Amino acid sequence: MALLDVDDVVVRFGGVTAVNEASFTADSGLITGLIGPNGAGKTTCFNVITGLQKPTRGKVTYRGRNINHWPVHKRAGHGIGRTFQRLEAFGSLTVRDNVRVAHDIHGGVLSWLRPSAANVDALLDRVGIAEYAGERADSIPTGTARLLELARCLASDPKLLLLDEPSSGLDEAETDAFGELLKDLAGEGCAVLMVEHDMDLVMSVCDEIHVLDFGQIIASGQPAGVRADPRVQRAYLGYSETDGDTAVIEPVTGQVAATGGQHRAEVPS
Ligand SMILES: Nc1ncnc2c1ncn2[C@@H]1O[C@H](COP(=O)(O)OP(=O)(O)OP(=O)(O)O)[C@@H](O)[C@H]1O
Repeated sequence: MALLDVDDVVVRFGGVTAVNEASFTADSGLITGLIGPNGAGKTTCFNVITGLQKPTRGKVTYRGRNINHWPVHKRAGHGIGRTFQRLEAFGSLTVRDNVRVAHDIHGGVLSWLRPSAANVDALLDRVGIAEYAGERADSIPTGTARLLELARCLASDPKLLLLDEPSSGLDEAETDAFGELLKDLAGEGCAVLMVEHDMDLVMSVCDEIHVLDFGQIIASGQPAGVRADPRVQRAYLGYSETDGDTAVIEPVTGQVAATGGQHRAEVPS
């Protein structure tokens, strides 16, 4: 059984079906991508897994236990860590203190008995932002702030790491280093589940990819197979290579676009 099993999850917001019978897994030692056009339901899936959003239907199983009724803090305490699309650091604290707060909260009462400085500095070094340790979090570049988010998350020693668009704001070299870091984390046994629009990164680091479109999983598998899947090409481009050059294809699902204005991202290549 996989570490995380999302089973037949449905989330409705009034008349909008944000997630529609989605089933997928993420497992220890693997990097799993959750991709899809804007409004496809990716963040809502993350919210269901972390407990911020109650599913209308379906089940989330973590380490073999149904966690549907677990509150957010209990999930976090059991090793489900998450970064957000919107940066959530304490702007008036230094980069180091941001990570120290996360580290000490995770350690609970015992954290007062053991010094956190060495661990915190090691984490900053690991994600590549040690040089910013003494800077206020609201003064650092966006890409650096994303890495700070990751360091804060890693301070809680997650077994399942959910990353929401972690590479946005990173330059090419930073993205390459970030990809290597993800592989290292997975190599240490962490389960990484990543929502990401940078298809080069997704295709190069993911072991498995699930593609959401209009709330439904339309394809799952290894990167090469997903990239070649006509349903994925239609979801991203509106047409597939197998349809011929001039074909104009209707959206993959018959459902009305949930956002009323879906962005079609570049096809995975
Ligand atoms: N709290 C909410 N109330 C109503 N509708 C919502 C709510 N949260 C999300 N939605 C809608 O659900 C759908 C899925 O949104 P979601 O943010 O999960 O998509 P996404 O794939 O993460 O998009 P993006 O890539 O733009 O972040 C969208 O139509 C969105 O407008």
